Amino acid sequence: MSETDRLPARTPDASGRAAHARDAVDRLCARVPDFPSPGIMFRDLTPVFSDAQAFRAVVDALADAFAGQFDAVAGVEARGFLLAAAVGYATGTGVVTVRKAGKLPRAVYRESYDLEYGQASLEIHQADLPAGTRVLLLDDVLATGGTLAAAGALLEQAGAVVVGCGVVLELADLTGRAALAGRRVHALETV
Ligand SMILES: O=P(O)(O)OC[C@H]1O[C@H](OP(=O)(O)OP(=O)(O)O)[C@H](O)[C@@H]1O
Ligand SMILES: Nc1ncnc2[nH]cnc12
Repeated sequence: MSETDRLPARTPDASGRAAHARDAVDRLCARVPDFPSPGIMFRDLTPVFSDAQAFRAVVDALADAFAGQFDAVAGVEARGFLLAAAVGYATGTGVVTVRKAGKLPRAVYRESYDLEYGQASLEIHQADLPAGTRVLLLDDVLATGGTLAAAGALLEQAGAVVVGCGVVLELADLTGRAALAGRRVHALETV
């Protein structure tokens, strides 16, 4: 098998890539009732990530949406890491990890927030970014918006300029955009 056979062809135009990404999410995202707790309909995007064409499509579409506007990509633990690493590699930009509390070894900023199914805290290293770095913030799902609001606040405490938030899937009923008022938010698909 040649290199060309193994790598899916890149759709040539941005609107085609966006449509391809949306189709991939609609086709592959799994709905898991009562996870992680009763009453929650969990949207599992791991089948999108494990499909080569779908993964390339979502990474390309996220990069397209903010093309030329960022110097670094931040990903939220855990699935945001996959997206940030891929977009950072594809666009030649650095990657910043926004981690669950207690994982980073040097001085951190910390923010606590509420989720659809509990509470959590995120941390970022205080000194990983030059002041004024334009950062694109990525995660897989926008639900209540608590996670991205906390991550955006942390990046700003660390001196970054958050140019926008990109997600693969937005759960509109949970009104996460309201928690991100004032930020540019781009979702590849909304349900
Ligand atoms: O918009 P919100 O209501 O804040 O929810 C979105 C967050 O919830 C999920 O992660 P989760 O916190 O479950 O952590 P995980 O990545 O460790 O599974 C998802 O990956 C987002 O990060
Ligand atoms: N319903 C849901 N599915 C996937 N991730 C989520 N994060 C918060 N709510 C979620």
